[in-house]
Amino acid sequence: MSNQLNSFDNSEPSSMFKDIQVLIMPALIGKKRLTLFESHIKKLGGKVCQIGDVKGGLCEPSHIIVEDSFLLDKTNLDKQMKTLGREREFQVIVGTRWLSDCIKMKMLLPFEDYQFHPPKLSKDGCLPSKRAKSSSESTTQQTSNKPIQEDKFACSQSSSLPTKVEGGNELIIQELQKLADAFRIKGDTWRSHGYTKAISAIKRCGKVLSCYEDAVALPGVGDKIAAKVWEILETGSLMKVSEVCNDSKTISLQIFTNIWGVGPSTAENWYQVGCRTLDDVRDKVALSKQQEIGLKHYEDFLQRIPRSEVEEVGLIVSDAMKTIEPSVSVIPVGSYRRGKDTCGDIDIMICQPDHYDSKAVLSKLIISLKITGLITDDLVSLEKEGNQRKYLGVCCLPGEGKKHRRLDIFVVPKSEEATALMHYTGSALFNRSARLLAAKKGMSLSEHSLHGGIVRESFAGPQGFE
Ligand SMILES: Nc1ccn([C@H]2C[C@H](O)[C@@H](COP(=O)(O)OP(=O)(O)OP(=O)(O)O)O2)c(=O)n1
Ligand SMILES: [Mn+2]
Repeated sequence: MSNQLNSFDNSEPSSMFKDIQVLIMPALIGKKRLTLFESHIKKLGGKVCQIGDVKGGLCEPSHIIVEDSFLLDKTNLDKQMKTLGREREFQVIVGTRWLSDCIKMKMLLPFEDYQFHPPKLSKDGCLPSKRAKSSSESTTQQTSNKPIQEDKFACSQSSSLPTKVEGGNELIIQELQKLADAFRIKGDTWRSHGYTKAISAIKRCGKVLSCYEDAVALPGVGDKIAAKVWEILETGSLMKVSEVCNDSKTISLQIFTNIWGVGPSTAENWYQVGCRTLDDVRDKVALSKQQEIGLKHYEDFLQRIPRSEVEEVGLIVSDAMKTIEPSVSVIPVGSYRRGKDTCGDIDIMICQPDHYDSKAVLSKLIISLKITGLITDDLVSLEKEGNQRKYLGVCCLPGEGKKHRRLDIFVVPKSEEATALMHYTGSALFNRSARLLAAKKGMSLSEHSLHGGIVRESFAGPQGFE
């Protein structure tokens, strides 16, 4: 039997455990981990035996799984087996790592490397502290060799700050992000927000998560999300992702919400009237002007924008501004100013003396950029919608094969420059934290100003200050 089980069978991952009956010894494994292991085994065609059934002879496991640490200590391992209350007649006792690796690599692995092995002492006589990292686990750090560009924007260099502080947690973040996105497009903002909060806590925690306990210790990461982190660590993926993201309805909603100007409720309505694809949308529904533009540039808007392109657009806007009003500054903000290598859109802040008419400056700029051909479409109409400080549109650099990009321009009076710069640089999450911090200190922060002396009712007391 053991030979048969020792063979590789990666032809059909969904049934790779089909000849396997597994008993998991619960000691040190924990309830959540146990449940997750069991559901993975079943999903891959295996059978899970319960201790009671094994003791009563109703079930004959082919594999007994013990927590890895039992493999280092023969006495403890034997004690574990004795709890089964009968002579050992099982062929294979393996550590949890075997199960995790099989699930992760989607193949039935030989188990010799995962069986009892007395610990090897290192030269100094100590026990090895942790399982050595496999080559696939080691993270490769890439160093960027961007040439230094001078005379451009203050932040034209991609930041040397650790933008990849999450290093090592990427897979966790990527899987949780899939859930956050799926819940958002389904209109379940509450769940989506929960995952987003957990992701930001993981990004900020400054350590590589290696177990359930690491995750649950983070603020914003509860029991359920910590169990998911654990599942990702153990199996390399999350079963819930395929459940939540891969059904045909979610796929349609995803396609629709990728159209600029379409939110979860419009997407749901379109789905309800029978739309499934972009062609259905073109044929069956009346689109707003914004949605038409969104649909026209559907593919382009999904592409990330290299920061060099943001810079080029920034220079064109800056040149145009110089001819209109040289005292007005042009600053590319958003993810570009945070040093990201690629951006979702192009955000530009223009800052002018307080007494200038913001609408006049903005419309002159937009007209000029339309004449030069940079701006191709408006997503707001400055005349009709009347927001005099914010322009949303589409731009495209001259040249063969250039993509259409989303362009936002914000006009800010000089007196608000500091707080506006902070706000439009973001991130959105940073802004929320900063506002919260201000509130805790009895202040109020917005894109327009920072005020002290805010006495909230709940904080009010004799110490309230003005
Ligand atoms: N809900 C939001 C959205 C935006 N912003 C602020 C912070 C952002 O950094 C800035 C620009 O918004 P974007 O949506 O363009 O976000 P980013 O530029 O940060 O990221 P992306 O690369 O996706 O455009 O506006 C915010 O405070 N709250
Ligand atoms: Mn942006």
